[in-house]
Amino acid sequence: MHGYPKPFRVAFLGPIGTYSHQAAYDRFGPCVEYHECGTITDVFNAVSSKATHVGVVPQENSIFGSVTETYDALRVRDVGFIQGEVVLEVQHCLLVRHGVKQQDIRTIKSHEQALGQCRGFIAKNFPSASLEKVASTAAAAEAVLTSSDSAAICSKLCATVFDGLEILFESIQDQTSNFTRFYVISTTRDTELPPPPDPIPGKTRCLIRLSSRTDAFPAPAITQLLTALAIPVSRLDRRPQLENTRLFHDVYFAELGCGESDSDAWPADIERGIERVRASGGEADLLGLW
Ligand SMILES: O=C(O)C(=O)Cc1ccccc1
Repeated sequence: MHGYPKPFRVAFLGPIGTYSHQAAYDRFGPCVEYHECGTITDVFNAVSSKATHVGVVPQENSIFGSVTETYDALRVRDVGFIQGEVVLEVQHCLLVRHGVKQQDIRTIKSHEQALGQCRGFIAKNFPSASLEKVASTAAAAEAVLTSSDSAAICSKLCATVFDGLEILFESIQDQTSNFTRFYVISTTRDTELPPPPDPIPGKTRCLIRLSSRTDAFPAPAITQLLTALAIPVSRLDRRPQLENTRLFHDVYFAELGCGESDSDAWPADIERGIERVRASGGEADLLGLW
């Protein structure tokens, strides 16, 4: 842990009251120092600049899908190393300043993920409200403290964190069952983490970033890169490549998993798969193993 300030520091998308904060607390508990960030990108920056040992970022939601800002950050070289995941149940509420009534509401504020997870509720109950994306659900709760015509979609906890808010509706997401998965990222693969509350022996998941090499001609298709990898992929995401020398040249994120009994051989299997992708005209980088 050389080069890091003590004690163990954890960056999360703030302010206190976000789902990211709840996920970080579930994983790291009361004995670490928490560092609030204004955006998901700031969480990545806190980790890569070594201001914190780790960061907790939302990665996917069971209703609304991938968290674009997280995958955009993962496009960048040396962005950090995923060392774990946290799954959190998410039940959204609609909160207003004390005394604000349903008929007063003109604007609904939240993180774009939360607005997306509650589309049905908004269309049914507030068909003409404007939707305002803000950096986080708790930032939305804080913002409506001073508004007489807006509401925030956020967790019930925000009614306790921010004095002066009341809950108008509970469990407003489009499916009763709603879960968000978070990645725990550290600066390097070697950063030592406190043990999780329910440790499992070995590592059974990994994330690999894949793209065709810009000088490879003809450029191998993603299907060719996955064939070369030759390890089953459980999840695949795609974002435009930043150094875009070819039109619509994308970068892919492949998540792979193995059974607990195969976890000893797993890191070496992955390394061999990555070498095969490189030999077939692709770029491949291991972004996490947990
Ligand atoms: O804004 C938050 O509270 C976050 O942590 C991002 C998010 C938003 C909605 C569902 C899950 C995570």
